Amino acid sequence: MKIFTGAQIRELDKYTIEHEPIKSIDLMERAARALTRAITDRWGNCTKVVVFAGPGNNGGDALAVARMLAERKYSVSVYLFNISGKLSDDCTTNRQRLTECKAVKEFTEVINEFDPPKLESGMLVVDGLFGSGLNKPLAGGFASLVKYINQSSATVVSIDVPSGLMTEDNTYNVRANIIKANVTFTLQNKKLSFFFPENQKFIGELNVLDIGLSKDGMKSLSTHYSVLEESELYPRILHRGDYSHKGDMGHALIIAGSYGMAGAAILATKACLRSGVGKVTVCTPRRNNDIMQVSVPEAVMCIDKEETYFSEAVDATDFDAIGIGPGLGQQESSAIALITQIRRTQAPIVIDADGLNMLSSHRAWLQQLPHGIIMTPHPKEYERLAGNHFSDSYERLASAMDMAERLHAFIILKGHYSALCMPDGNIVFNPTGNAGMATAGSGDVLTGIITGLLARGYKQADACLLGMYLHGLSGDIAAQSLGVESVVASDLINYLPQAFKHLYGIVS
Ligand SMILES: NC(=O)C1=CN([C@@H]2O[C@H](COP(=O)(O)OP(=O)(O)OC[C@H]3O[C@@H](n4cnc5c(N)ncnc54)[C@H](OP(=O)(O)O)[C@@H]3O)[C@@H](O)[C@H]2O)[C@@H](O)CC1
Ligand SMILES: Nc1ncnc2c1ncn2[C@@H]1O[C@H](COP(=O)(O)OP(=O)(O)O)[C@@H](O)[C@H]1O
Ligand SMILES: [K+]
Repeated sequence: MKIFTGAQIRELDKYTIEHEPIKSIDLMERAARALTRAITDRWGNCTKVVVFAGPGNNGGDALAVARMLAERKYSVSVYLFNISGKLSDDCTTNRQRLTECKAVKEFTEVINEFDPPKLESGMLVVDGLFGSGLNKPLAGGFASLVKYINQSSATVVSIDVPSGLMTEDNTYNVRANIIKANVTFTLQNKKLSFFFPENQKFIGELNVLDIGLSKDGMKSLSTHYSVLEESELYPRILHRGDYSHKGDMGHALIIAGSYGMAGAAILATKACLRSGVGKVTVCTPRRNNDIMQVSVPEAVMCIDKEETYFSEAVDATDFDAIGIGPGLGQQESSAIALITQIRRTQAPIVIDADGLNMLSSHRAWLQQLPHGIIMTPHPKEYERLAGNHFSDSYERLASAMDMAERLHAFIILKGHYSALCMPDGNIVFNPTGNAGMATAGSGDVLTGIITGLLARGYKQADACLLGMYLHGLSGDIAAQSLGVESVVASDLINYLPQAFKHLYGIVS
């Protein structure tokens, strides 16, 4: 599913109006009907409703919703903010329609002075001040109104976007001046800023309403941002032939686990083995040998000469993919071994955790990474890698997108919506996964899965997309069965077969 920018939403709006064809005001009426239905489905007509409408089309939507609610016997008070004396055409038409509607009892057009109504618990505030056309942070009277609404105990429903929130970049926004909605009914598509954790407190519960914007228009608009859809994975899936031999299914190398962190190596190796690969070799310090042999009997051991840490690059000629980093520690000799390993390896590589931390301490090495390298940082690891602190997720994502392009790398910025930044500048958000996965070792499992898929024969982009999706899906199945509080990283491996079965079952 594509994610459109504010400018593209306007383009799409225009395209729909020209090609459906439909009049702009009728498109607004359609949006308002969808919004009204969503509201009336949840709140009965004994709920007192206060509607705040802005001067643009978001305000136009709000006025139309107010009229429709009043016609359905809701008690509605409407405030239209026309401070600059300039309303959009469709907002003007809806003001006219509202004033002609006998069911509307209270309508105030605010031109300068504004005496705010009492907002109480049990009331419903419809926030239609600003939507996708907001072009600067809210200030002055609008900022005061937002604060007034936010401190009230009324329930707040935002139309399209919580007023004050930009659809993309909120780096320089004033967060105190953004509506904190209980529910946001967004029109047609999720906006980019909805994918960032720090914005969730503004959005509340998110619902997407289909308002019938042109499907052709959406198809023809190219975007950098999208949300992965399961169906996009189907054509990418490789099938295991009946006559497959383990030699055809790939040989993966996992380099992980300093002494005391053998668990990271175990998780990554087990996850790798469960991802369809023919054989897995694991390189780990001498003292981890016994625990590895007992925990993962299927793996072949390649023991480092050091007792407690990774010190020597492995001859990588026979491997189809390498995953390096989980629990590796950050000894200086491990860092030298890491870069030596990377220089010596022809096969695709996944770098995670301490592998990334060691690169962060030797940032000049980033330039030496081979094209197509996969890195899987969580936000803190990414900040170390970039050598920069970012004030919000948008800034961080923009930096990761830039780094992916510069280094020709695949960077998975992990989080609730992990974002795959591709070398071609595209960004794909993963929709699977849940808060149950916020538990130590979850990332090690992802490294194992992606390494396994690469060795199994998937190209980098496919391995990343499929890997993120399966990892999250396994987490979702685990959470369904165990509850989010009790999921641990091993569960992500235990439920991985069900995630594979789900996806491969649909395709075969
Ligand atoms: N395709 C769709 O999805 C459809 C979308 N529809 C709806 O349209 C909405 C988008 O409408 P929109 O483009 O008119 O923009 P909107 O958010 O109302 O704001 C623009 C107004 O705000 C003003 N303004 C901006 N920033 C400001 C600030 N900080 N402080 C003060 N003023 C500020 C700006 O003034 P300007 O600065 O340009 O002079 C202008 O007057 C969208 O969210 C959805 O609800 C549906 O009706 C149908 C289909
Ligand atoms: N709240 C969440 N919702 C969805 N996925 C999550 C959530 N928290 C963590 N995850 C996933 O779990 C993994 C955690 O990785 P990471 O932070 O590297 O953990 P660790 O270092 O403990 O292995 C990532 O793939 C991330 O996307
Ligand atoms: K709004």
